[in-house]
Amino acid sequence: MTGRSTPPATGGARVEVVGLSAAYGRTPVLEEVRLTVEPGGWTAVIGPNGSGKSTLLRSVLGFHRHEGLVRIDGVPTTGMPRRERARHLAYAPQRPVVPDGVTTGEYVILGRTPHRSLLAAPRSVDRRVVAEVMERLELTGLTDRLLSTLSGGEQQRAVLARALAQQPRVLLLDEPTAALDLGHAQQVLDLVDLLRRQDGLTVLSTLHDLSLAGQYADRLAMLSRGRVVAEGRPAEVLTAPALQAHYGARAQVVPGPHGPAVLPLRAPG
Ligand SMILES: Nc1ncnc2c1ncn2[C@@H]1O[C@H](COP(=O)(O)OP(=O)(O)OP(=O)(O)O)[C@@H](O)[C@H]1O
Repeated sequence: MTGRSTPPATGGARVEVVGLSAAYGRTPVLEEVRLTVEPGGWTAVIGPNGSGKSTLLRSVLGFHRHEGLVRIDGVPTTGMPRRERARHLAYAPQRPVVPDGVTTGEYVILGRTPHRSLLAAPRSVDRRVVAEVMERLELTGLTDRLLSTLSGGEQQRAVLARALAQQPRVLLLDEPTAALDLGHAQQVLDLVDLLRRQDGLTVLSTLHDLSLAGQYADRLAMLSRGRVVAEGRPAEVLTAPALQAHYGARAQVVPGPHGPAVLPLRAPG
């Protein structure tokens, strides 16, 4: 044990967002957002560009000033020490800062920071967790490569690996598939889904790809201009009228065995 005051909690945590409002300067970006993710649940926040999805995730993390409450298993995160928060929540940002001169292995092991003393060398458990996560994300062969030399999709998998190495109770993913080809997108989402089922990990993600959102998340929250305009099971939220109203999109929603997929339709004529 490494200077930890409480043993790590296991399994996913309940995340509650209550009346969350946020702004950039005087411009409101989120208004009275309310949502709950049950332990082991996966809620994908969807919505058109600029609707506030990333700001919502960053507010839940405490990276962006906001009004309202975020509770993890009933405990408000306001005033929670950063290190304790990091033992509950891990975050994979949409646009990660890629440090110069750092190898992929060194980067991923940073995910273990909340679990060990600041200056101590990584322990065998840290190395084992990192090795397992890197293996599952097909990153083992890239361990000694400089992170800055990885392709966009490889970097995105390294960012996810770092978040998973944190062994969080809640995983916050901002556009985890944005730079990934179809196969790697499915691989990453399958892994997140597996961890959710095996360990009860709670997931709150943004996802632009509505077909992936509809098939992987068990709940969707649709944001439009900073407000939740629909929330529920994917088939309830992904409807052609809602896509028309909030995205200005023509689309057909196709039911599937694991949830709906969205087929964009070109303009007639
Ligand atoms: N640092 C900032 N300063 C000022 N405005 C910002 C800043 N960051 C974001 N915004 C604005 O806040 C709004 C919400 O941005 P946010 O990135 O949360 O949206 P999003 O739904 O994640 O968008 P996208 O789908 O394009 O990634 C947008 O209008 C954006 O221009």
